[in-house]
Amino acid sequence: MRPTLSIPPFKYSGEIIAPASKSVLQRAIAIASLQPRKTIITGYTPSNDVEAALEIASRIGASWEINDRELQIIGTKNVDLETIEINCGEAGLSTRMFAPIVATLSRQCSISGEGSLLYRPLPGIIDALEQLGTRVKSNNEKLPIFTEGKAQAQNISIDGSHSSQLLTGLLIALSHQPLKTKISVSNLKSIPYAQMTLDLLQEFGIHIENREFKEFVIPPFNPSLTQDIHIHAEGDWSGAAFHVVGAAISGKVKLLGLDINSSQADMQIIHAIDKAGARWSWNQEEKSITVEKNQLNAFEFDATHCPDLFPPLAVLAANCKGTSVIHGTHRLTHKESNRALTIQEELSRLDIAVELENNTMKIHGFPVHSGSISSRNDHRIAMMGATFAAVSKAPIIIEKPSAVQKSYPSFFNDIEPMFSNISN
Ligand SMILES: O=C(O)C1=C[C@@H](OP(=O)(O)O)[C@@H](O)[C@H](O)C1
Ligand SMILES: C=C(OP(=O)(O)O)C(=O)O
Repeated sequence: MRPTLSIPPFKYSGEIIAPASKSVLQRAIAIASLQPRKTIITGYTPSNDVEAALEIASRIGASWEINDRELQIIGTKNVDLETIEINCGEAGLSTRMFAPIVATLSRQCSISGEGSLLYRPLPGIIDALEQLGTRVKSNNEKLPIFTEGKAQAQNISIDGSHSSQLLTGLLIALSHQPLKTKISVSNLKSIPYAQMTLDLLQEFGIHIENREFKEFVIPPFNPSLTQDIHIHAEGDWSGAAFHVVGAAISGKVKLLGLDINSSQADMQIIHAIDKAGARWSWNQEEKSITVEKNQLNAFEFDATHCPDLFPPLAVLAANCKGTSVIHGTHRLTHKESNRALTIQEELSRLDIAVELENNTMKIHGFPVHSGSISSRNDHRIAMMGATFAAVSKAPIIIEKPSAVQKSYPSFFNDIEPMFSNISN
């Protein structure tokens, strides 16, 4: 992809099929790799994070093949490795999820990553791995991480205030061990993501007792289950959130492939556009959601447990009458960029004022004419910039647009058919 991409003014119209959720796919790949049976995952679409998870699955010893939108994985049995090296690409989830998994499979582990992931602190991982009995070296709590000594299944306590992703990894790792264990978690954030992990483990026949997201009781693994598992990777509400907002501010769109009963945190985007006054409807027969433009007014929203919604919420807020207030900015410091600051600085290039105070972002609605946005190699910032072109008078230039490969490689292709509809 070129270093910049010019998105002409356009208006949302027609239909888009949502890509698969990378959160669902990375989890399903991790669990399937640890199961001595075949898992068939439908709805597959590629992205860099998911491909990093597949590469790690191969390192663990799982085999897999992709036919069109179907991914089949044959997992491993009794893995006992001397050493393993994994590269998590730029995926925060794969790093925090696979770290405890590989530590239970191998006496020595080397965990590395690329790009923005090298700058993201991973608080809690080292302490958790040490609690499980490994010796850990890291680059000041960042990648690369090296472990020595196989992690042993035992009860563990973690701090959940920075991220839910380590909990996801521990739930998956410990539920594939022969002993009953317990995880205690304090101050868990991104709670729906932990629920998604529990739901997926349940689909594999693993029931974890959840005591109000503070304590999780994990049964010993039952390796005698051999029946094939069928999983559907539902459409991604996180990527679709940009289209939901794009339609709410400019026109109308029908989105297919999403589940209105999803456990995905970012389905909350519907409540946000609803609060702002947009029109939307769900068609149960077709399983589609249609979102339509309306007069939009400032809204207040708490995104503490759905932090990835900040970039699309920023577009929504900038197009509402009045000042919108979004809570939960503390959750954004260690994403692919320092996202609250990135949103503030990049929106100032479009003359949109964003105030950051304590844990809150305030955005003043203001018409957008034209301008440039740098993704800073953060996929959600690239998509945020492009969505502004749905209301701009002249093109929006996206610097470093290839960031979208991380979660939604077809994002620009999906909006391109609308470019002949000039918005204003
Ligand atoms: O488990 C997941 O799939 C994710 C959890 C969230 O991270 P945190 O738990 O670190 O907030 C989210 O921001 C990330 O994009 C995906
Ligand atoms: C923060 C994100 O993902 P991860 O932490 O898995 O890299 C994201 O997709 O916005």
